[in-house]
Amino acid sequence: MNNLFVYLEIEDGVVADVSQELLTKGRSLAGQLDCKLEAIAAGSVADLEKIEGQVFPYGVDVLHLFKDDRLSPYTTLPHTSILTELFKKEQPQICLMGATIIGRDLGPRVSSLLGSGLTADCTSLEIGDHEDRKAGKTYKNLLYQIRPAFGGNIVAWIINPDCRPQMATVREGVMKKEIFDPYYKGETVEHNVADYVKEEDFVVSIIDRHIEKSKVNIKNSPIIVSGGYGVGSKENFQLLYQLADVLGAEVGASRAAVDAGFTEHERQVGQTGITVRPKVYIACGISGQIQHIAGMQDSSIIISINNDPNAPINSIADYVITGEIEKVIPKMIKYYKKNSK
Ligand SMILES: Cc1cc2nc3c(=O)[nH]c(=O)nc-3n(C[C@H](O)[C@H](O)[C@H](O)COP(=O)(O)OP(=O)(O)OC[C@H]3O[C@@H](n4cnc5c(N)ncnc54)[C@H](O)[C@@H]3O)c2cc1C
Repeated sequence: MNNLFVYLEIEDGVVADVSQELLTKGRSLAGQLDCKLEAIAAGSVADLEKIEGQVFPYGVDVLHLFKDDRLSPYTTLPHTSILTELFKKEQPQICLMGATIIGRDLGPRVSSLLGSGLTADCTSLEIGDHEDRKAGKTYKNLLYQIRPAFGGNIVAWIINPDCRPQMATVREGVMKKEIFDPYYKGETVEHNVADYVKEEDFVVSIIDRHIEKSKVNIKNSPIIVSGGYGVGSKENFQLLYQLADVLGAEVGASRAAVDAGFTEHERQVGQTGITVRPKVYIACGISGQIQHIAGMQDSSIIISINNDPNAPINSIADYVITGEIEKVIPKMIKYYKKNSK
């Protein structure tokens, strides 16, 4: 009872990266709370066939299975009923899900039906106490739901002392995924879907799906050459593509560069873009506002190229090159071309 639950997103039998990341975080939080980590998998029989092998190594103690071919692909009503009915029985203290199209649809519905709170797009989750001086009460072991607020000007620590479950969504890539124990084996509980879902919940059926896969893969690239507003133009951005080409890197961007039309949105790094952790992140003409830093601060090595020696990004950079993009980047391309021969 009062355990920590993670809702799993499953596509073609594979647990989504964001769910694996949340299992990793959930395992560590459950350890701190001395409670069980439980996971919910709802989908077709085929989708859930190999689910246990993917989930238990993350240290899942209980896996709740809901098998029905009508549960894949995801539709709102049946998945909402499964979570709300299960939570009424199990009374979890915490529920985590991805801040994805599915999580953003499912989370608010479940929290509204259960009368609990939900914090969207958390960038960090911790366990801690809260002293309510007015009420003269101390709440123990709450979930600190941490996220930027007021346009990123502050980092808010949000708590939900009274209602359960404490619900939070987290975007893909924000947390690290890490196997807990490859041989870990929890318990599987297979539920009768009809006990949770009404026939009318299946009113929507998916007739056809068209999934467009992005050709840009900055999330998994070990080196990212990222351009900001300081790059100056779409034409200058070509310099970054050339540098990326010689380094075997991907090109990223700040939101200001995307808004200015220098490159496409799928390359945006940051709070409202992608979170990356490459081995090397080369920030070209990027000032380093909190919303950008939020998406790249865990890079192993950060190199900043900026004409302002006091640009905020320089304070988190391992190496700083002070100069104009138009002069520095061509020199780097020339150097790496010469040395890669
Ligand atoms: C809710 C919200 C969400 C946001 N989400 C994101 C997000 O996900 N990602 C993101 O990036 N931003 C995000 N932003 C925007 C963010 O606040 C900044 O506006 C943005 O990151 C600034 O981008 P920039 O550093 O490229 O531009 P600027 O801040 O304009 O910085 C340009 C830099 O280039 C340097 N420069 C200028 N010319 C040259 C040159 N010739 N050579 C070298 N250097 C030069 C300047 O010194 C400066 O440091 C968000 C904002 C809000 C309110």
